[in-house]
Parts: sequence; C-alpha cells; structure tokens
Amino acid sequence: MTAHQDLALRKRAARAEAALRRKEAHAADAGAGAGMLSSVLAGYRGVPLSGYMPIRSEIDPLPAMAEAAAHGPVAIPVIEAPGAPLRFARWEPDMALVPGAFGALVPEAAEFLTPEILIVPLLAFTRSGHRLGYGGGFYDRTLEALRAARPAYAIGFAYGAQEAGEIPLEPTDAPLDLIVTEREIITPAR
Ligand SMILES: Nc1nc2c(c(=O)[nH]1)N(C=O)[C@@H](CNc1ccc(C(=O)N[C@@H](CCC(=O)O)C(=O)O)cc1)CN2
Ligand SMILES: Nc1ncnc2c1ncn2[C@@H]1O[C@H](COP(=O)(O)OP(=O)(O)OP(=O)(O)O)[C@@H](O)[C@H]1O
Repeated sequence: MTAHQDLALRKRAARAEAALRRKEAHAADAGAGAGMLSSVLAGYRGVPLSGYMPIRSEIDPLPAMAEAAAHGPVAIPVIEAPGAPLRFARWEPDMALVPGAFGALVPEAAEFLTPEILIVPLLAFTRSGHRLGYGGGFYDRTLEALRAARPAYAIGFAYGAQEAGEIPLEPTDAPLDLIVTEREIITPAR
C-alpha cells in the first residue's frame, strides 16, 4: 500500500467514527447548542460572517447567525464546482432557500460577499485546531484562497463529542483559529 492510500483509508475510518459520535451527540441535544457561539460572535459585531445551513447531524448555528444578521452581513456557503473554493451568498433569517449541491440549502437569488469570519462545520476536530470535513476539501481550498488575500478567522463549530485525539493530516489541511462547542471555547495552542 502506498502512503497516499494509507492516508485515504485512515481518513475514511476517522470520518466514519466521527460521524457516529456526532449522530449520538445530535440525538441527545435539545437543540440549544449555539449559546457559546453567540457569545463569541458578540465580540465581532458588523464583521462579515459566514455560517452554514446545517445538514444531517451538524450542530445548529442558526440562532447565532440570526443574532449576527441583526448587526452585520451574514452569508452561507455555495458550491460552484468540485475542486473550486466555496462562494458565500448573503443570508437573512426567513429568506427563500433552495437545495444546493450535496443537499445544503442556498439562497434562491445569490448576492455574494467575502466573509472575514467563517463558522466552519466539521466531522472531527482536535484541540490543536485540526479539522476533518466530508472530504471535498472545500473549506481547505476556501480558507487558503481567502487567507492569500487577508486574514480569515476560522471558527470550528461542533459538539464536544466530536473532539478527536488526533486526525490524519494532509499538507493542504487549513487550521482552525478557534473551536466552539455547546459547552466550551477552545483556543488551539500552536
Ligand atoms: N451544512 C454544510 N454546508 C456545507 C458544507 C458542510 O460541510 N456543511 N460544505 C463543506 O464542505 C459544503 C458542502 N460539502 C459537502 C461535501 C461532501 C458531502 C458529502 O455528502 N460527501 C459524501 C462523501 C463524498 C465522497 O467522499 O465521495 C459523504 O459524506 O457521504 C456533503 C457536503 C458547502 N456547504
Ligand atoms: N488548498 C487546496 N488545494 C488543492 N487541493 C486541496 C486543497 N485543500 C484540499 N485539497 C484536496 O482536497 C481533497 C480533500 O481534502 P480533505 O480530505 O482535507 O477534505 P475535508 O477538509 O475533509 O473536506 P471539506 O473541507 O470539504 O469539509 C484532498 O485530496 C486534498 O488534497
């Protein structure tokens, strides 16, 4: 087996395990997981922000996004093509949405903006700020492109149960600046 195949297998196993743990946490949660996220975002009122429309068992950031939308621009990710960075379309609570690529909802009529703070969904995280996503590399590519122009602050948002001891790493994996769970705010030590 090549090193590349070995890495792909380890990532696949880590994804399957993390998906199970996230599902359990989601089933046990009453849906009030965004309180910590709201308090973090209160320190950045008016800064362009991206959130996400939760799919499957992702922790729900919508209450925090709705609060932020009262003070500044909020956007949600739109997939334009496989292998391309995400783009971000302005979001308002209660706006008309349609299913986008891979099932997440996107605005019916997109008005694009560039976020400076990104709430990033994930399958697993580590305390050092590593992230495992669904394997499309979308957030890795997006953070790399945004950070080439100016700082972009990536906040991983997850259930505490999604913490992993370690995650198989690739050179293209973009680090998280902060991790927020339903009970904790974690600043990665680097
Ligand atoms: N809520 C939400 N919106 C989001 C993301 C996200 O992670 N969460 N994305 C973040 O990127 C983008 C969507 N990316 C996605 C990429 C892959 C799959 C997916 O279902 N993948 C398959 C496996 C694909 C494969 O490896 O062949 C799977 O997980 O079963 C879903 C979403 C943009 N919007
Ligand atoms: N900046 C980049 N430029 C080119 N290719 C990249 C970049 N970032 C990631 N990739 C490629 O995308 C593929 C998937 O990456 P990875 O497994 O890290 O996705 P992920 O972080 O789990 O998914 P996502 O970010 O979509 O949630 C890998 O083959 C990786 O090499």
